[in-house]
Amino acid sequence: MKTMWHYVMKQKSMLVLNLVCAFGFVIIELGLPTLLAKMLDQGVAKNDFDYVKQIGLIMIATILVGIVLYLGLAVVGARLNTRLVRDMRTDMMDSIQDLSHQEYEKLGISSLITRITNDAYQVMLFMGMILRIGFITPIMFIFSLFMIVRTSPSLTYFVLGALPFLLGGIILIGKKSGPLSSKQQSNLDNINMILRENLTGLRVIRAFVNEKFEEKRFDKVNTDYSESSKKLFKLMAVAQPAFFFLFNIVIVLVIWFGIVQIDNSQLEIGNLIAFIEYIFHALFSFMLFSTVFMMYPRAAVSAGRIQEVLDIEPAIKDGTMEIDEAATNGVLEFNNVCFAYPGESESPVIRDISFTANPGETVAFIGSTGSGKSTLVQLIPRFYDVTRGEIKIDGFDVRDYPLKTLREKIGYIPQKALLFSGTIAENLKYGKSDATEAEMLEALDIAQATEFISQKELGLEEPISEGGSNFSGGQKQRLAIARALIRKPAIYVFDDSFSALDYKTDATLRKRLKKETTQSTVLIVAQRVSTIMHADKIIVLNEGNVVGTGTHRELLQSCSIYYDIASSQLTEEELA
Ligand SMILES: Nc1ncnc2c1ncn2[C@@H]1O[C@H](COP(=O)(O)OP(=O)(O)OP(=O)(O)O)[C@@H](O)[C@H]1O
Repeated sequence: MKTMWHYVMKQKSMLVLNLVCAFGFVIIELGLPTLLAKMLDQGVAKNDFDYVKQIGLIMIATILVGIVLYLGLAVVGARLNTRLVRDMRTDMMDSIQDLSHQEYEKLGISSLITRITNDAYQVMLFMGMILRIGFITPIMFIFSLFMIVRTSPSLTYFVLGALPFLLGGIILIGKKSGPLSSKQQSNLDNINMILRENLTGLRVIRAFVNEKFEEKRFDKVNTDYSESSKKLFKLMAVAQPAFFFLFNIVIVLVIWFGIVQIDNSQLEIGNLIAFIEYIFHALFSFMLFSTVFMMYPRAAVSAGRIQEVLDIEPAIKDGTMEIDEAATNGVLEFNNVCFAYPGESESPVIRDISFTANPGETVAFIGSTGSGKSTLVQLIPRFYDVTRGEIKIDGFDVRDYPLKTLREKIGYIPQKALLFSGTIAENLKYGKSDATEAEMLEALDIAQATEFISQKELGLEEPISEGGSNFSGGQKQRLAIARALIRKPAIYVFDDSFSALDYKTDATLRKRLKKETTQSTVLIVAQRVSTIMHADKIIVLNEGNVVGTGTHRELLQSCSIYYDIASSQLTEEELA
């Protein structure tokens, strides 16, 4: 409720307008039966047709005002509701942008997607109800009850007698629907997860002819979701017939005893008709309001899931030190760095690593798969923070840098080249928003991408599909390299970024890079010895430990692990 209230209070003027429309509508709705009773008892019964006409005109005017106010209520409510859900989604998106990888992994990407889409939608449905009927119904109920008591105190007991049953039912449904809603939303997370995996991994599924297996996996989560939904809908479905059953009993009793009172001249027929109308309004508003209550647990679960995202304190916090960017040039130091992934603290992935990389130098990392190479370079832009030790850039701990300043210094090219839907130019501008066409063409030239882009009909304006699926792996890697080159950072981090290139392109690209990066610090993670053999310093990793440091030549002599890797890839002459 705190979440919803926070967003509603941001739109105070709309809220007041909503309340005015609701209040006006109630007065009109309840005014009509009162006018009708007057028309029947004082006009029709006494054959005073002027009075009937007069009341009739007032009734028409009342209806017209009622329609305008009801329309106003619908328009204001819809505007207010869409605005508050828009704000909620924007805040969640802002919050998600600040999350560290640790939190992404904890919540799960699919769950985050469900929260920002379906959970926000559930809250929107609930708020829509509150704004449309949540305001009208309590006012309507209180006014109707007042009119009921005023019209016939003795018949009021039948209405009051029905209320405890209604109240009990609402509480029962509210209690049961909370856990069911929670289950339903987490089942929806699972559906999204399987769906996401299936859609992104379609080629693997087809290659392994695993469509049936995946269908079964999806069928299971889909059935779980429909089971939890079925239980919830059943619960809601029972509520309405039960209410109408109760409502009809009350009406029958009121008509029965009302006729007796008319017979005894204790009640007039117009008043009985108005009384029935008031009962309808009173009980119907009560029932509508109870629907709001019944929907509340579900919306509360969704709002709680949204609040959970908004409340997360990112583990990676912005540094506050003011750093003169002009005075920095990219000296990178690792001092006794240790790192363990959160939750797996017993087994560090990086163990006590120290090295220095200076501008103009290329430092390469090689080692078996899982030896910690990618983890190590991800510590530099602070995707994770070191568990022990420190990483310094130009003498300052990376944790002291404002994240923006730190990350702007680094051109990071991830292991899996990721492009965004848009055009080639838009993707390059991701590296530098004000990049000129000449800068883009130069970056593409260095990244050896000119040739394949010149073959594209639209050149820089060639569209890139979702995830870059209309480009080959090697083309994507070259575009990702160009995207980093364009910002001319102080430190380049190539995380196995040449793996999809053929040997010739790999060699030409590195030659061009060498010329381009004379003032920058270059870190290269690679599996291929040929990619890194000309590096100024090669660091060999094994199970998170440095087992060798030196040039290619030095390591062939001094590091057996490096020799084994090199001898499995190079010819005898190359090794000699
Ligand atoms: N997000 C993560 N959470 C927990 N453990 C992880 C995570 N990412 C990697 N690891 C573990 O950390 C270790 C090092 O992984 P890393 O990706 O750094 O290795 P790598 O040397 O780059 O491997 P490769 O050459 O295959 O890319 C592995 O044992 C891996 O299982």
